[in-house]
Amino acid sequence: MEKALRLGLEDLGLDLSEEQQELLLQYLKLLSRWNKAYNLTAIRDEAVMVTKHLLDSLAVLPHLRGQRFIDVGTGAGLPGIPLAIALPDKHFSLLDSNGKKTRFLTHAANELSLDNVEIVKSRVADFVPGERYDAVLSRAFASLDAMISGCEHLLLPSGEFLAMKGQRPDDELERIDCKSLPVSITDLDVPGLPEYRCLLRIGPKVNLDLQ
Ligand SMILES: C[S@@+](CC[C@H](N)C(=O)[O-])C[C@H]1O[C@@H](n2cnc3c(N)ncnc32)[C@H](O)[C@@H]1O
Repeated sequence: MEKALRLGLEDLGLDLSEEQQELLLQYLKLLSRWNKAYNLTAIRDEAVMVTKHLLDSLAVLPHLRGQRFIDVGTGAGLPGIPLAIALPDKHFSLLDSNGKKTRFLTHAANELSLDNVEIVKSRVADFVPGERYDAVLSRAFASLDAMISGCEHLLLPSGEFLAMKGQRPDDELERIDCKSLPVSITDLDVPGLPEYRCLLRIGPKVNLDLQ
């Protein structure tokens, strides 16, 4: 697993310290252990988790702008935990409504001493942040229009949505007002993963009155 992670990080062009790589693997160990009782992820093989959880999450890293991020519907902490380990100077709030998942996340953040992580147990619509975010991140959370309408209140005016998708969501894009919300799609290459991945960047909102 150490080697697969190291080679994958090299392929992604990410230079993480030995300590960060160790933390990523410790996170997978915790996830595997808790998964037996809590059913947190359908993937049970740790080697597969390196690709489908760690490298898949970290493929987004070069596309982050800003300091404060919220991962909505984070589940077992994906993509939030790997990104928080890789970017210790940036803040990550990890939000999920499922208590089993947030209990695991609280434990993992304590065990790994992740000072830049806040765990939020809430439905997204009910969460009122003390400070808004530069970006809302999501993987396997909701359709694009549902994510935008449900999470708008979390973003700064300059903020944006970054949605990870396993296929180009052409039908979902048709339901978005692309005039006031610029959209770009970037194909992602996840080392060792033959499946298609892309990242949708949506926003920041264009003020049409000023044009
Ligand atoms: C399919 S899982 C994806 C988990 C993780 N992002 C991943 O890619 O492995 C979706 C998660 O969103 C959470 N969720 C769904 N609707 C939500 C809502 N309205 N507010 C907060 N969490 C929600 C669920 O509890 C679940 O953990």
